[in-house]
Amino acid sequence: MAEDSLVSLRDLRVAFDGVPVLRGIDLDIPRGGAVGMVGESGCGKSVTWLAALGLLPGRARVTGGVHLAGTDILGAPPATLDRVRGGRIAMIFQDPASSLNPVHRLGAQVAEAVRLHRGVTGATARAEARRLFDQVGIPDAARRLDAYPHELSGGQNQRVMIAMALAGQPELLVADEPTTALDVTIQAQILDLLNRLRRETGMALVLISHDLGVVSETCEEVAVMYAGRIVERASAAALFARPTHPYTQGLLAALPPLDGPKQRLAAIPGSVPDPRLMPAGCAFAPRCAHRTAACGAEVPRPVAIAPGHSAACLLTEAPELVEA
Ligand SMILES: Nc1ncnc2c1ncn2[C@@H]1O[C@H](COP(=O)(O)OP(=O)(O)OP(=O)(O)O)[C@@H](O)[C@H]1O
Repeated sequence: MAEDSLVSLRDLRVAFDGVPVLRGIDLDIPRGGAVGMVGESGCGKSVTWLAALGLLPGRARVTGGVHLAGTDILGAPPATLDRVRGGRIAMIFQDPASSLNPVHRLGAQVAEAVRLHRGVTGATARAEARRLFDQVGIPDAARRLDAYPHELSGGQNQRVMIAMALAGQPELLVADEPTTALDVTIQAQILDLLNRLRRETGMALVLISHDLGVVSETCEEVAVMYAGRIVERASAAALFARPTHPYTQGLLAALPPLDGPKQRLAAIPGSVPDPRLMPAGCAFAPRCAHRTAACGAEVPRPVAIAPGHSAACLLTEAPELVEA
């Protein structure tokens, strides 16, 4: 485990009904750092963190290691996992409406999260809920504490979810497509908020998104996932300067230009393989313009390209052996 790691995942694997969907994830989240996880739908981004937090259904078989500050939390008793979840690590999802209780006032829901994680009740919990509403930029917080979820917009409800996540003063916030359901202006505001909260609280952030643009604006580090594996890992800057895995190159080519006329995007042909029909060798090979015969036979291992930059592609050149 890297010395400054807050969370480290080691050979994390998940199978549903005997079908592997996560096929060996190694990832370190540094304290206070921001790591983006990107890839098309079905690559295993959500399952990675649901598994790490013990949130998958019982029929999921999870193996490997999940360490929080050096302690194995996957093998921990349920009471420990409960303390970690929502406390040291919190997770927010795409659709706040489905996570908020429609029949309870928002302030009461946030105050309940405060009570659960900090053991304070009554007026103290409500005052803390009010402070959290202010911290996440909900205007007119005193009045909004008494509102119901349907009375607020999607963006405001996502702020409430973030307030609830902050109630446990987490060291890591995992945000799973937190802006996908929101329109572009609101999306940018929520990303700004997450950045500001990172600076203010020192918490680390994992941002899950299918959008490489969203991830690279918010995170210093990016892990690109494909078919249950990390295929490229780099700083956001290095990923744009030297995208190495053909899948990353494809995701970049599909990004809309920052300015200029809208043009037809170069989408990657084909689709993510069904986990039940996973091809042998490199899972991306059937969609890859550069594939060779070896790609259909051999599973590529991550190769260091530069410090902190690795890619799992048989065609990756490794000009020199450098410590990743
Ligand atoms: N509860 C479940 N039962 C069976 N299969 C599942 C379950 N949850 C996820 N999967 C499968 O695991 C694989 C990875 O799914 P996951 O949701 O992690 O992908 P993702 O990259 O997060 O995509 P999305 O952005 O659509 O959530 C997919 O093939 C999915 O169908």
